[in-house]
Amino acid sequence: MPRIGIQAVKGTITLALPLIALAFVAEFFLPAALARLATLYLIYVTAVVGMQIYSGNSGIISFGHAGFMAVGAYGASLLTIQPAVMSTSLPDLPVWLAGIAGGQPLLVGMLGALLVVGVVAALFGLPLSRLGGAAASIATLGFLVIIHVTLVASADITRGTQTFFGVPRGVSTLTALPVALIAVAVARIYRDTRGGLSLRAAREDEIAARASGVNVVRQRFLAWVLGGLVSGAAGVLLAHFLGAFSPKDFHFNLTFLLMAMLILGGISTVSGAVGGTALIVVMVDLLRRLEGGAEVFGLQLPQVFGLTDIGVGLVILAVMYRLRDGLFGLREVDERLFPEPVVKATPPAQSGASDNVSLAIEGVGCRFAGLVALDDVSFAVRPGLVTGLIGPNGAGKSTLINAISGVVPPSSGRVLLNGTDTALVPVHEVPTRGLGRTFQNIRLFRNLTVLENVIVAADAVAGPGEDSRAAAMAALAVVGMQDLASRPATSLPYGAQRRLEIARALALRPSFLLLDEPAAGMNPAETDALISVLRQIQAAHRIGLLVVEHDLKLIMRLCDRIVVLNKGQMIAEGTPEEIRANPAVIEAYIGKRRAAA
Ligand SMILES: Nc1ncnc2c1ncn2[C@@H]1O[C@H](COP(=O)(O)OP(=O)(O)OP(=O)(O)O)[C@@H](O)[C@H]1O
Repeated sequence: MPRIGIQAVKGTITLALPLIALAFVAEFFLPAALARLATLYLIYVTAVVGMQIYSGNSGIISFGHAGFMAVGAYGASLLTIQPAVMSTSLPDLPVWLAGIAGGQPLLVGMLGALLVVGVVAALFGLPLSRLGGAAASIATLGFLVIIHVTLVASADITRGTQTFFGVPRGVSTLTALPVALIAVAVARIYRDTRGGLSLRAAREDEIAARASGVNVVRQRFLAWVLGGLVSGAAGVLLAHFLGAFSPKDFHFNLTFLLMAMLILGGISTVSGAVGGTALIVVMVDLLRRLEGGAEVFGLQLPQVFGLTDIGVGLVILAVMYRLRDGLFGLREVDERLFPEPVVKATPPAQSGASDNVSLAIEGVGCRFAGLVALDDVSFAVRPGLVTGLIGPNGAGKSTLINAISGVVPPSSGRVLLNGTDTALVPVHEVPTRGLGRTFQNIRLFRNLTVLENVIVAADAVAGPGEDSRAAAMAALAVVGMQDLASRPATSLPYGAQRRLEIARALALRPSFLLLDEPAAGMNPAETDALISVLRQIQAAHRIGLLVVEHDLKLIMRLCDRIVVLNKGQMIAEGTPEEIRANPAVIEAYIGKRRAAA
């Protein structure tokens, strides 16, 4: 069951009310031309919202959603085409298809088409979801081209480049409305589900999302299929609104229009999709009139070829110049109007690891194109104790943290987490098996709130019916950040950002926590606060900590044991006193510092 939060319900209602009002006014009070424009708007809302589900949450710009509309349009039209014209328009229809084609009601056409859209989306989504960023965007362009070429080449079924006609024109404002409302509800609810939130986290930082237990590939796949189905439904509506169409109606021009609608409103929100679509539909209608040579205040304007496209392009340029996140920004309208109250939680008195857990590093080596970053490193991180990992710059500390957490698989040796070799489990499963981490260069989900940052991790380990929000608030309470819960992560001061990373890792309920330079960039007061937080975590949660730090005073104050690396090799392991007195350490590390001082 997806999580349907109060906020998502508020958001759906906030967006649905204006659509319902528009549809009824258009149907009963507006002239036919404007009612048609309102219908077209509702169809485009459905299409753009489908695109937003994938692009808005994953951050991957899609050129492919017009392709889903095409599949929906042709798939449904084959089922609903008027039997009287079928033999004329599709004389070469294969026998197996002729048996089921034609004469079906719109609803049957819609369901049949969505089945085909779902299969197509799943087949293409399998490889696509393994890609991110620009590579994924280019792949969606490939998807559009493949769909277009397939439609043109399948002339027996689609009439190729010729117009497909004879489709019953049964879509009015009141037919398009329920589909648009379902689309908006699906998109707004999806945004706040575990899947939607974790995909938004991966949009912000894929590595941190995986380290927080997010299966990025799976979430991208689900959003692609869900968004495809919604845009496919818009294609069904458009086909039955127009009555006749050809493959070029679902190609680059439509793609450009859909992208303009989404980008103008703001790709990150469903509100942006709904609002941006309204603006572009109105603008395109006005510009088309002007393009054809309209009369304004008695003055006959000349025809201007391409005015519509140029106008839309210029408006997008102007909005992007001033507002990079679009007119509606990064938060939904409902999140601004009716923010969910933050309910404080008490940190759990006793939780986390038991003593029956283990983290063993056995002969781990890492090579980067000939450079030996780590060589045969072996030690154990003990539950409930703080182990320090020190060494001069370039000693291999961060590489070791990456190897332990599965981000960089070891070239040799193995890391055993509770007896399981971490190299044999997917990277996103290592955190859910009890290993949290922070990063040397802070990796937060910058455009999510503080609370959302932590919920992503809490979701990854939450059982059915468990309240991730309360768990996340409890983790924030441990680091003293409950009051900042609704702030965007990016607005936090540096020390708070580091503490937030720790809270996010804690929300995984880890047995072991790897902290990569947690005090870097902190002032002395922030460092003291950090030490007391780490002590509290150690005492109350019995988590085994592995702390990489250059601040030797902090290491000596905090750690029960210390491991020293130098040039990729482990040169010492022992208590702080033993390390202080170790000649190899003094020579390789502490001695150098003293000499420098
Ligand atoms: N992805 C990579 N590709 C190539 N070389 C790398 C890579 N990551 C690390 N190295 C190299 O491996 C060595 C160890 O780097 P690492 O960052 O682990 O050291 P460190 O002890 O954490 O250093 P610092 O204290 O400066 O952060 C360095 O020589 C570094 O340049």
